[in-house]
Amino acid sequence: MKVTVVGAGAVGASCAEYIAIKDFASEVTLIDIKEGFAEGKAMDLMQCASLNGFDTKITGVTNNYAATAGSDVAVITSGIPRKPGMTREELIGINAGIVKSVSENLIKHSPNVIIIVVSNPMDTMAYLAHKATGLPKNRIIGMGGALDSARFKFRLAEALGCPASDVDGMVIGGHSDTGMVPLIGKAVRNSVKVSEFLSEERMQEVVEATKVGGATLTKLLGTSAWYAPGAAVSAMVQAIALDSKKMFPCSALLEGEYGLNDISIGVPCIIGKNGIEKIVEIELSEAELAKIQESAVGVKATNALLD
Ligand SMILES: NC(=O)c1ccc[n+]([C@@H]2O[C@H](COP(=O)([O-])OP(=O)(O)OC[C@H]3O[C@@H](n4cnc5c(N)ncnc54)[C@H](O)[C@@H]3O)[C@@H](O)[C@H]2O)c1
Ligand SMILES: O=C(O)C[C@H](O)C(=O)O
Repeated sequence: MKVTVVGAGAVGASCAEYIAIKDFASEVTLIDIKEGFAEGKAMDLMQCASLNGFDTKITGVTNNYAATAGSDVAVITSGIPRKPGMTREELIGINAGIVKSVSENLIKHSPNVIIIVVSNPMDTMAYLAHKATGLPKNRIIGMGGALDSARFKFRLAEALGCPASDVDGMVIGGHSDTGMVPLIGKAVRNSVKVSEFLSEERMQEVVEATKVGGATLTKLLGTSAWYAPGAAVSAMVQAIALDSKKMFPCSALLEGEYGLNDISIGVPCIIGKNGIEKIVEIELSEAELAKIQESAVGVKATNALLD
């Protein structure tokens, strides 16, 4: 499998590193507009091959899409990250133009590619990639929910005083500080609902900490996070490569699911060799359904800025 990662910055390089370490792809091409940057990152990563024991070939190019030809999967991380105090939505002015031109360039050289959109504001950028490319809806996947769910599990494990491997939980809705919907009522520790262990107040703290997970890290780091975002993308690329039919919450183009239309927003999806193989409609409580619909209003307001 050939994977292109557009943007060799913090998240792009982290994606390439995790994909290589897991050793399921034959080739990763990093591409960036900054002269020599992707070449440098690729060389540095390739010098890890003998140390970390992978055979994936990582190459880097400066803005030459011919080198991305024949990609099975392309990950779009190009664009600016937010600074402390900003929202993801504030990035739209610069990132929309970048994501549009990158998506168009990718499909010129890789007509069968599956695109994973990471650049923020991610749900709107995934929607824009659909509009710019006209690709079938299974082939454009927004990454946000996999990361948000990992952060939810981290916060749950912290509250429960247990390892993250003991807990399961999912975050749906928009990938934004206010729009995320951590499904706390469905979260479990070894199949026992977390409400059996945590007070209502503690569960609400977990929900709130999850929703501002990206903002918390941005404040600490001075820019947004990259390790968990890279790991989340690599897990999704792996599910495509291995056709594993794993379920991730992903930003998918909806046509009536959850009562929503003409929007890309986080919902549970089965990921396999065709990208989004199925959008799963889980039963939501009235409160959960109201939250995802409210979240959709926010995403649509950001989408409207594209016009
Ligand atoms: N969806 C998520 O869960 C998630 C998680 C983390 C970061 N992000 C987003 O990912 C994006 C990248 O974040 P980062 O921390 O890697 O930023 P970064 O600044 O470290 O890297 C971005 C890279 O994109 C490159 N770039 C800019 N325009 C380009 C173009 N037209 N073609 C190719 N490359 C181009 C830049 O030169 C830079 O190297 C941001 O928008 C950030 O908000 C999303
Ligand atoms: O928080 C951000 O701006 C980056 C990303 O969306 C994240 O959740 O880490």
